[in-house]
Amino acid sequence: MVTPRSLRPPEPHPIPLGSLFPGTDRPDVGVSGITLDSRLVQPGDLYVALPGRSTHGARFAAAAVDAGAAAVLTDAEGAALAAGLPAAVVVVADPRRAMAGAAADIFGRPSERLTMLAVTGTNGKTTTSYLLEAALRAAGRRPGLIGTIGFRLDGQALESARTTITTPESPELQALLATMREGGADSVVMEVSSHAVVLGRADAITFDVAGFTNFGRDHLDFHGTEEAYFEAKAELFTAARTRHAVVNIDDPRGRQLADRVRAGAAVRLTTTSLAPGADFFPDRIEPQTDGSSRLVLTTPLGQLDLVLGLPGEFNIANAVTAVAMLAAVDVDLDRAVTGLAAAQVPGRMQRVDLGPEAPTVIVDFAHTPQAVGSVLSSLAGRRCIVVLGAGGDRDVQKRGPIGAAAARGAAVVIVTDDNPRTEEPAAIRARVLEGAREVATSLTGGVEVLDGGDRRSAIRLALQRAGVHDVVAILGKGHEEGQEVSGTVHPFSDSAVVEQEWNVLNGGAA
Ligand SMILES: CC(=O)N[C@H]1[C@@H](OP(=O)(O)OP(=O)(O)OC[C@H]2O[C@@H](n3ccc(=O)[nH]c3=O)[C@H](O)[C@@H]2O)O[C@H](CO)[C@@H](O)[C@@H]1O[C@H](C)C(=O)N[C@@H](C)C(=O)N[C@H](CCC(=O)O)C(=O)O
Ligand SMILES: Nc1ncnc2c1ncn2[C@@H]1O[C@H](COP(=O)(O)OP(=O)(O)OP(=O)(O)O)[C@@H](O)[C@H]1O
Ligand SMILES: N[C@H](CCC[C@H](N)C(=O)O)C(=O)O
Repeated sequence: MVTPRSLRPPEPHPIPLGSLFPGTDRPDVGVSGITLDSRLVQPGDLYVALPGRSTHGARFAAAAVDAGAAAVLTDAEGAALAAGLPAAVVVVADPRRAMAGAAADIFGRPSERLTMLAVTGTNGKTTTSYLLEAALRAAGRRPGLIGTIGFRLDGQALESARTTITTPESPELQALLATMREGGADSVVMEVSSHAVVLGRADAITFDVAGFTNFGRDHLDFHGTEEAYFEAKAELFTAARTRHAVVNIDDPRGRQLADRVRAGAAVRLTTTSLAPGADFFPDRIEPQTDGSSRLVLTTPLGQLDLVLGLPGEFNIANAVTAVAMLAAVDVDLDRAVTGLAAAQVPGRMQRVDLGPEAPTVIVDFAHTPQAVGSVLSSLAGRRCIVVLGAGGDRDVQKRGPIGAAAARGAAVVIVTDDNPRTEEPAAIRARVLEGAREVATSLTGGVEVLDGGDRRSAIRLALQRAGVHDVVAILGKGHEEGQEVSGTVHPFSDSAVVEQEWNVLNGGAA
C-alpha cells in the first residue's frame, strides 16, 4: 500500500469560491480541497501559492492547474508569476492567513464540533499530549492526537507519511480534523509549536483549553530572539485562540504568562506547579521501584490519587498540566487519571531491555539543554554515560549549552551526530564538544568528554564503556526511525542500534 502524504475526509463537499472570497470574479468555481504543495494537488483543489524561503509557490501554479487545481490563491508577486493561467486566481495581501480560514471552511469547520485541547511549551508537548490521550480514553472519550510522532485516532496510528513536523500546515490540519471527526472523534489533542502560531497553521481554531508546559532555549534560528519565541507561545493564550489557559508556573516565563492572562481577564486561567502555590500541584509523590510514581494531587476539586507510569520528575509536571487541562474541559477526573498508569510515549525515557547482565539503557528525545538537564537529573545517583549531539540546520546557539548540560549531569559524555541535515557533522560535534569541555574543565569530578564520531560508533563505545550498574542515556532522537544526512534519510533507530551493537559486543550477529 502507498502511504498517503496527507489525510483527507473520504467524501469531499465542494463549495463555491465566492463563499470563500466574496470579491472573486469567478464565484461559481467549485472548490473541494486545498493544498499549499503543487505535488499534492487533487482535482478540484484550491492551490495556495505562498512565498517561501527558497522560492515562490506560484512557480508551481501551472503544475498545480495541470494536476486539476480549480483555483489558485496567492499574493501580488504570485499573481504576476501565475499570469495567464487557465484557472481562477484570487489575490490577497496575506495568502498564508487567508489559507487557514479557507481550509477550515472547505473542510466544514470540524474544530467547532470537537473538544479542542492544545499543548505548547519548549519541552513536554508530545508527552503531555500522550498523557491527555490516555486519560481521555480512560474517561470514555474518543480523542484524536496530532503531534511530532504522528496522528492517531482513539489510540490507533493513522496511516500517513510523516516528517518531524509538530503542527501541520492549516490545509493538512483542517483535513485531518475533518477525517478524525468523520472517524468518530469527539475531541482532539494537538501540539501547537511556536512556528505554528507565527505561521498561522492553527488560525481559525478556538481551543477549549491550551496548556503551557515550560519555556527554554530552542528555535532561535526561526524566532531570532528569546522574546519573540516567548511572544509566539504567549499568543496562543489570547481570547482569539483559547477559552481557557492552563499554565505551569515553575519557570519565570510561565509566571509571566500567567500574570498576563490574569491581567487580561479574557481567558480563564488555571495554574499548575510541582510545589504549593498553584491551583494544581502534587501534595505527595511516592516513587516506586519500577520508575512509576504514586501521586496525590491537590486540585480545586479536591484531592486526587493517581499512578503515573512515566519516570522522571519532569513527567510529574507534565501529568499535573494534563490533569488541569482535563478539568478545564469537564472530563471526569476520577476515571481519566486511571489512564495515566499505563501511558507510554515512544522514545521518551524509553528503557531498552538488554537483559540482567547489561547496563540500563534509556533512549530519550531530549534535544534542548533544558531537556538534557532534566533527563540526566532524573537519572542522578548512578554513573551515567550520555550519547548525544545536535541537529543540523537548527538553532546553532543551543549546541554548546547542550554539551554543557550533558557534562553537568554525566560521568562520560560521548558526542555524536544527530540529524546533520545539510551541515558538516564534525563541525556540529565540535560546538557540542566545546560546550561540554568548558564545563568538564571547571568541574572537579573528572567528567570525561569524547568525540564518538558517527552515531552507531558512539553507541557502541558507550556500551563498551558501561558496567552493569551504569546507565547509558542516548538522547536527541527518541522515536525517530531515520537519520537525515545531506538530504537523504537513512534508516536509524537508537533502540534498534543499541540491541544490534549489544549483540555484536556479546559475540552475536548484528
Ligand atoms: C524553514 C521553514 O519553516 N520552512 C517552511 C516553509 O518552507 P519554505 O519557505 O522553505 O518553502 P519553499 O521551499 O521556499 O517553497 C515555497 C512554497 O512552494 C511550495 N512548493 C515547493 C516546491 C514544489 O515543487 N511545489 C510547491 O508547491 C511549497 O509548499 C511552499 O509553500 O513553508 C512550508 C510550507 O509553507 C513549510 O512547510 C516549511 O516548514 C518546514 C517543512 C519546516 O521544517 N518547518 C520546521 C522548522 C517547523 O515548522 N518546525 C516546527 C517546530 C517544532 C518544535 O517545536 O520542535 C513544527 O511545528 O514542526
Ligand atoms: N516538562 C518537561 N520539562 C523538561 N524537559 C522535559 C519535559 N517534558 C519532556 N522533557 C524532555 O524533553 C524531551 C522531549 O519531550 P517531548 O517530546 O514531550 O517534547 P516536545 O515539546 O513535544 O518536543 P518537540 O517540540 O521537539 O516535539 C523528552 O524526551 C524529555 O527529555
Ligand atoms: N522538532 C524538533 C525536533 C528535533 C529533533 C532532533 N533529533 C533534531 O533533528 O534536531 C526540530 O525540528 O527542531
